[in-house]
Amino acid sequence: MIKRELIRFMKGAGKYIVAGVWWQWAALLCQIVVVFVLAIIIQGTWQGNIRTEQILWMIAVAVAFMIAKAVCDRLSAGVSYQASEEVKLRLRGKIFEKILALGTSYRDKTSTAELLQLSVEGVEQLEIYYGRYLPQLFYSLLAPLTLFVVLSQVSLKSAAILLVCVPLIPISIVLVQKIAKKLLKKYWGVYTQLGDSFLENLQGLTTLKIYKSDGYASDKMDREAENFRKITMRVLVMQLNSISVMDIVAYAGAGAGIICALLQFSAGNLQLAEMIIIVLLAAEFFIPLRLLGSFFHIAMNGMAASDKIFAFLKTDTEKNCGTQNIEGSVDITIRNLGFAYDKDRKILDGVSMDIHSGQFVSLVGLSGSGKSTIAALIAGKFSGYEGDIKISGKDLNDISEVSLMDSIVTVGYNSFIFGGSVRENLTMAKKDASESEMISVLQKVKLWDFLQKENGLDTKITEQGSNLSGGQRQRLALARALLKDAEMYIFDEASSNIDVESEKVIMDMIKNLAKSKTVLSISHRMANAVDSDVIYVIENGKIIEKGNHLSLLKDKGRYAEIYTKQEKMCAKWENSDEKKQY
Ligand SMILES: Nc1ncnc2c1ncn2[C@@H]1O[C@H](COP(=O)(O)OP(=O)(O)OP(=O)(O)O)[C@@H](O)[C@H]1O
Repeated sequence: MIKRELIRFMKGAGKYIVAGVWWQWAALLCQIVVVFVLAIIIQGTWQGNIRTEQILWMIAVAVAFMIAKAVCDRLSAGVSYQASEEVKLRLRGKIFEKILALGTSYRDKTSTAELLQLSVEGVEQLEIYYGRYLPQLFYSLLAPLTLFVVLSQVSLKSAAILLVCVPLIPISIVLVQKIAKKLLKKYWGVYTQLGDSFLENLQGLTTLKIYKSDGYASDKMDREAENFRKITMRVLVMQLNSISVMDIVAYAGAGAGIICALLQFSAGNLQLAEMIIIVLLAAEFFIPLRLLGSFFHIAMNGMAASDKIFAFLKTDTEKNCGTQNIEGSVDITIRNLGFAYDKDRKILDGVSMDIHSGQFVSLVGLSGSGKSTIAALIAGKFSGYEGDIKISGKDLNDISEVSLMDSIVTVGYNSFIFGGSVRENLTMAKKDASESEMISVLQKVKLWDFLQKENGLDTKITEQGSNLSGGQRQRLALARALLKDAEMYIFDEASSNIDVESEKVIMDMIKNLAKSKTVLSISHRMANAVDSDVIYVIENGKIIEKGNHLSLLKDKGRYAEIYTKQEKMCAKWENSDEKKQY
């Protein structure tokens, strides 16, 4: 009924939970006083031995305690809210810290949709666990004992019957918990799966429409939504059944205590006031546990979500947590680098490379040969590699993530452009960038002429830069990277899949940048590497050739073979009728 992991997480919220229980208990004491006062008034009126002013005085006392009870209830609700707020804040903070610690690799551990669902709704569900369920659990232990102590002074027999029936409710809760745990685990699995599909289909809606697969995706989502509806109904049925069982136990228990009191009253062993006290307080024995049962079901949902949250928080950060900084220009030395995403498939094997500042270094190879993996390892995205990666003489693992991000910028083939303005997209690379600095980088990537005709730096950019062409998007991403003024740039297919003009602008920019910075240009097009000082050719995770364009052509190896093939294909295209029409 209590999850140790969640209790350990409580820390600062503990004081609020204790306060919540205390105020609930104080409210119960007020209620007991009210019931006693009312019972005395009824008995006095029945027997005619109480004066009107005494009745009025007692009613005033009862009202005062009723107000006090309402205040206590209000305070209890207030501190419960504070308890849950504290924990929600802590939990969301931890999730956020974990995402930051995982950095860009967080998507390898969990999907964006699942993370969103857990940190928003999953954490929200825990509000009931901390704010309601936990205080109610402790109060449910305290309330029947308090009532037993009070009612045993009135009728030991009735109080004992009531107390004996009370444990039946927690027993039913524990029995239900076994079924509920399995069911809720499944529920969260189905729920997050639905979230994943929804987000993926939404993001890929255009592609789905182009391939006329939106109907298929919609049917698949319908099936998943139907599964979710079914599992939700099963959860609700389970909760309703369990609440019905608890109601039966609560009413039967209270009824047994009341019948016992009535029998004692009719036998003359109890006075009218004593019988009324038992009748009015019998239900109070069960109400706290009955309420606990209701909270329990919602809390169970939170507990199931917490399993996923804690599993995420426990994932290996697998990243360097070094503290050293990269100072000055960046020189990369890679020796015998080996890496595998999955144990049984080696992606990189014995890779050695040198990338020096002021040199234009290219890494070329066919698709899937391991180029992007090398780039990701240099940028500190993954750890768990074999061999050495040294940055300006320092081991990559000893360098802090902040310093790494400051010094190395990766520009991929579809860099993310944010909705907003050109200015907003640029200032995220350099907060205090002046207008002239921004215009200068936009001129370098030949985007300024176009933007000037629009609204300059305030040109509106729609979500993911969808109102720009592929080439313009890539050039804006390049301008943003240039503004960052990092020491090393990795261009991973940065000029792929875009118009010839943009490709030329980007390649010229890269070559120019290589004169003053450390540049690694990754491409599967050998033509992009022709002007490089050093070209590394990778195949199946191994560097098979190294040299410059001319030396590699002379060697007549793999580079020469692929280069010649690609050139022939280009020439064929240049002379083709389609090109002429185009
Ligand atoms: N996150 C990942 N998890 C598992 N395997 C991966 C992951 N990323 C890449 N791989 C695998 O690693 C191999 C090398 O991929 P990588 O992206 O490094 O190749 P590449 O040379 O950059 O290819 P391309 O030119 O097509 O981008 C591929 O076989 C790929 O399937």
